[in-house]
Amino acid sequence: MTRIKCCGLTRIDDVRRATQLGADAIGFVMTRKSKRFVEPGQAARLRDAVPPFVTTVALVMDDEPAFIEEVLRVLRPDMLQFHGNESDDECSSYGVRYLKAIAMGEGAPALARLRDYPRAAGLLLDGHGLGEQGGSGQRFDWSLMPKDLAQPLLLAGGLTAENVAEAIRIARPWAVDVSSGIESSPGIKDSDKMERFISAVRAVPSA
Ligand SMILES: O=C(O)c1ccccc1NCC(=O)[C@H](O)[C@H](O)COP(=O)(O)O
Repeated sequence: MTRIKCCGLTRIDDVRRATQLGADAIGFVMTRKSKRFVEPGQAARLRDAVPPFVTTVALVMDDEPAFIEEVLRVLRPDMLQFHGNESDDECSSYGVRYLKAIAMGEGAPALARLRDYPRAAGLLLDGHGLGEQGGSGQRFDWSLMPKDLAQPLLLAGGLTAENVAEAIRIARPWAVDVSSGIESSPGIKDSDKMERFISAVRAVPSA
């Protein structure tokens, strides 16, 4: 079964809908560099609508350690997700399990960076280029998804209800991560798109 992480939620009704539909993880974008940014206090209120056994993830991007500590104190997420130039040492320094996003925008050269995060609980391969932001709806060549890494891999970037089954068939990820593909505008999730996306993932037979 392919796990599903819905990212960039900003509204309580979207959190409820995504988890009712069966999302396995919910991501809150904490970095102020994003259009989907939520304040730590607001993210904590959204977190309170997440039922047990659904993972909460706080996304940061080259943010100050003091801000990340504040996020951990106020939101108490299950995991951190790093989207910038943070090293494995930095990502590991908070005592919380972490995911590292790898920008796959330039294709094969990005694969070398996958080896730089031995302590990551998982690696999120995203479609944007190095130095660009995630959540942009850009996909990458799914056939580049490595099959020989010990860590679980999350596939992200430009996934929609229409293409996610093919993406899973080609990339065979542990999980898929979606943001703009289930939105009507940045940070505003669309109930129908969420339902169609999650149904499309669930309809893919297990490998
Ligand atoms: O979502 C943002 O605005 C954002 C800003 C800065 C860094 C990362 C950001 N989002 C990360 C994600 O939500 C993932 O990259 C997402 O799974 C892929 O996004 P999309 O291509 O829109 O599905």
